[in-house]
Amino acid sequence: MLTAVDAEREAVAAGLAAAGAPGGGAEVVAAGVGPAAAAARAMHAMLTACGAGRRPGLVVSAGIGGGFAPAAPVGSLAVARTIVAADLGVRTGEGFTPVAELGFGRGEHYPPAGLSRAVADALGAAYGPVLTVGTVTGTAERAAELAARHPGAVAEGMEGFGVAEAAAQLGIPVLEIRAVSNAVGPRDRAAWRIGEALAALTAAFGKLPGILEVEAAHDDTDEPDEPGDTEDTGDR
Ligand SMILES: O=C(O)c1cccc(C(=O)CC[C@H]2O[C@@H](n3cnc4c(=O)[nH]cnc43)[C@H](O)[C@@H]2O)c1
Repeated sequence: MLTAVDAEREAVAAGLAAAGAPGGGAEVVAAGVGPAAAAARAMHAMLTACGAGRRPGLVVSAGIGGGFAPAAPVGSLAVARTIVAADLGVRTGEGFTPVAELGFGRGEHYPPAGLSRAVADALGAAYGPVLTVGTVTGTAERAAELAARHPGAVAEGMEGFGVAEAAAQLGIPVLEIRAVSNAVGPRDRAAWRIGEALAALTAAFGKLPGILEVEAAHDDTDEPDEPGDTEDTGDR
């Protein structure tokens, strides 16, 4: 499990402990803010675990995030159907072109569809694209642009794509879970609800081990994954 900061790491660890899984196989690491730190630290953690003979079966990027209205209000949870690098590309007077359309690499990762949907359902979370940005959205215009470019987007964070990129290099599936601390839109620090979001994160990770156990038991009957699951490293 990869978070950005210690407060998130502690919230996730508290949930796992409440579930009777105090890191029981699940390492929880605070990797730093932003996709580059997240990718570097995620790769380090995964390689270290592999070297110790504990190859992770799943990597989870988790933390607080901005929620798109009305899908993901403050205090709610969002689970990624896709993990999208929303500002990786080129911007001209004509608008934004994503990196994949430019022919350079990929701008999207696909968590296992059956698993991510089941986790969202079990957590009562909004389910849709979760955007990774290098710059937090702070205007209504930018929020509207992102929502238009990514229909159904439920949340925005700064690390998911970095974690997913590292996991894809090793062929390890990835999930992203965000607890909403603020709305994606005009900057309003007074409206932040970080404590509420951290509590939601703890509650989510209190349920996650049980959900993963049930899903593992049903693995054989899982629906086929959508094209482009993280294990499939082809460009989309
Ligand atoms: O100063 C601000 O107005 C501001 C607004 C939202 C977030 C920040 C951060 O610097 C937090 C970065 C940290 O938290 C995650 N996060 C939380 N909310 C959002 C968001 O709306 N958009 C993107 N990231 C968010 C993020 O994953 C980082 O780990 C400052």
